[in-house]
Amino acid sequence: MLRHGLQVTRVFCQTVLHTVSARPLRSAILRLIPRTALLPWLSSRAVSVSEWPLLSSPPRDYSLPNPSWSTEMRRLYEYYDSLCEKEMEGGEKKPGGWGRLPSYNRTLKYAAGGKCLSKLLKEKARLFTRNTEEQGAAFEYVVFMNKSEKRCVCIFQAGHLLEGPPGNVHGGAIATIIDTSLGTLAGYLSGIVMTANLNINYCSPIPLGSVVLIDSVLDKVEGRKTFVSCQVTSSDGSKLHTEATGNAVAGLPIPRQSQHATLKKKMSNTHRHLKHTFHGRLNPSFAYFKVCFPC
Ligand SMILES: CCCCCCCCCC(=O)SCCNC(=O)CCNC(=O)[C@H](O)C(C)(C)COP(=O)(O)OP(=O)(O)OC[C@H]1O[C@@H](n2cnc3c(N)ncnc32)[C@H](O)[C@@H]1OP(=O)(O)O
Repeated sequence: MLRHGLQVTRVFCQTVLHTVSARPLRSAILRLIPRTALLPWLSSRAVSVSEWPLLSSPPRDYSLPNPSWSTEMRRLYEYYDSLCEKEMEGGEKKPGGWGRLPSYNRTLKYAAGGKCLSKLLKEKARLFTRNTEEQGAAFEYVVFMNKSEKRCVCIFQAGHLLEGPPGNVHGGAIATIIDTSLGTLAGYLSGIVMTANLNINYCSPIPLGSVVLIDSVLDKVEGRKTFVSCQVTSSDGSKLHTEATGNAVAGLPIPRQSQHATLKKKMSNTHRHLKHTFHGRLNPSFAYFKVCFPC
């Protein structure tokens, strides 16, 4: 009965909030409806949560330690995390230090793209590498960025769903985490990018369940192209598993004149959502989106 009531309330709220666009009226409605009735819906919508001061909470950060992390994964996390902390001693951030990047946030589901998906499906979109609910089953990783060295290190623990050859990680899964690491570095340095080219040499298999380091560096920037490369090694650095080079092209392809107005509107919506979600405090992993939208 209670569940049915909540469902009815949820559908009602969705209908009202989707149709009522005027902000003052929308805020008034939000104040009138009991907060608990909206919890299930709000929990999946960071944008609306921000309009509700008491319920405001940061989106889930998948790059923080969880019980599935092995001792080695935690050890490496703590090592790089301690480098970040040392740099922040005295309340000031010294240049040249490391910083942990929080996981990608789907606030950008409102950006251009996903044209063929219904709005409902778009809202459910998740970053490919973060799409498994079971902790430790697939990609467990965290990225630490060193901006002054133009380098990032990704600590990656490969879960049992990533099996390719028996007992080892699938080459496509390795390519995915490499693309993510290189894309994150290129995006951090050059603004929003698309991987244009990725070359991978698989040198030795990565055992399932093991922890590896993906050390990515900037090679050069030429116009819109950012050339990056990485090495995937065992956690102690003694064994080379994979090496790769990539070329990421900054900026979105320039839309044709007829598409320009629609894209511009979408982008302005995205900026509005970002502003309301984070109250203008964009974290490093979002900062690049500010710069790069072409309109
Ligand atoms: C915190 C967030 C973390 C998120 C991490 C996730 C990272 C995931 C990264 C990805 O997986 S991206 C998805 C896979 N990539 C794609 O789907 C890209 C598909 N390709 C495109 O969209 C376009 O081809 C592209 C944007 C890459 C380039 O199109 P443009 O029309 O903007 O560029 P244009 O063709 O004018 O070329 C610009 C330059 O790039 C070069 N270029 C383009 N495609 C290339 C290619 N394939 N290989 C090498 N170079 C290429 C091209 O030669 C040229 O060089 P020059 O300036 O020197 O003339």
